[in-house]
Amino acid sequence: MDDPSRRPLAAPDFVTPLSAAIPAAVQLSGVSWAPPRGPRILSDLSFAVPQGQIVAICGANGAGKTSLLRLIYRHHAPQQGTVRLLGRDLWQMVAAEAARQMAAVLQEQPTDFALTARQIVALGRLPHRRGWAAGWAGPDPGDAPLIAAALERMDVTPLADRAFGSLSGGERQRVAVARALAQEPRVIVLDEPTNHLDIRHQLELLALLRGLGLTVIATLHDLTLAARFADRILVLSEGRILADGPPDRALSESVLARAFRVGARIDRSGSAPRFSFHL
Ligand SMILES: Nc1ncnc2c1ncn2[C@@H]1O[C@H](COP(=O)(O)OP(=O)(O)OP(=O)(O)O)[C@@H](O)[C@H]1O
Repeated sequence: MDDPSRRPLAAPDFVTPLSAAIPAAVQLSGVSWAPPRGPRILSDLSFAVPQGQIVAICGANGAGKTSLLRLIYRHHAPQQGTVRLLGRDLWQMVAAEAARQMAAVLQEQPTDFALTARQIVALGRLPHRRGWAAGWAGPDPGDAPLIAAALERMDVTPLADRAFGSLSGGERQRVAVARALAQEPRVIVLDEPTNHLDIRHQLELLALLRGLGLTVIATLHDLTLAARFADRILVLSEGRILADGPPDRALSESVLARAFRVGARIDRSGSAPRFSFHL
């Protein structure tokens, strides 16, 4: 039954109408998900992300942000509904095909700590290689310029020959983004990409992501960064969409109060909103 308290506070009516000729980068229709034998975590999510849009997913701990990303990058299959990538059902695509279109930068980073940063970035080329599932024979020499460019773009060229496991958390994060860039995706999803980064690298990463011309979907805890960086913000609460809209609408005091169960004040007198919270 329709529960008015569950309706999104900000309707996504600002979204550019999707043309039938240009499929959404990512489209969820009636998607629900629960872990095996567990309670439902995500309920009846429907939204479409037009190509080139920058979307931040915000919400309290446990709201379902990472679970939603896992559905988008084909880690979890929905129990109900469909997830489409560039117009095609994600689960009708083979994994390599999906990986040629979409890269993910996750909180759990590559565990092969013995590989060098350059080798980690080279893994981004794997979906583009023939017979990738059969095993990886090593980087293709033809990919070297692309890998070098990705390292350079993330400011990690001096670290290229260091073991990944010897890098700091922020350096590893930048290498993980370089790997995603080397993948040459059309859609990039990132789980808390600014974790571990200092302020300069946070701002640089978000500016870089904006400048790629790709569709970007990222979870972000920092609401100020989300408001500055995203075209659109989805606020999740208990596995449902509480608000969906441009930052100044989706991040309203009433939405934040409901999503985070705190009192919220927003000062919009400056160039960027300033958020303050109280219990
Ligand atoms: N595989 C799983 N098995 C059981 N419970 C799970 C599983 N995956 C997620 N959950 C639960 O689903 C809920 C949402 O988790 P999720 O990681 O998506 O939240 P989140 O919004 O990303 O939280 P955070 O801000 O803390 O990272 C949590 O209560 C989590 O414990």
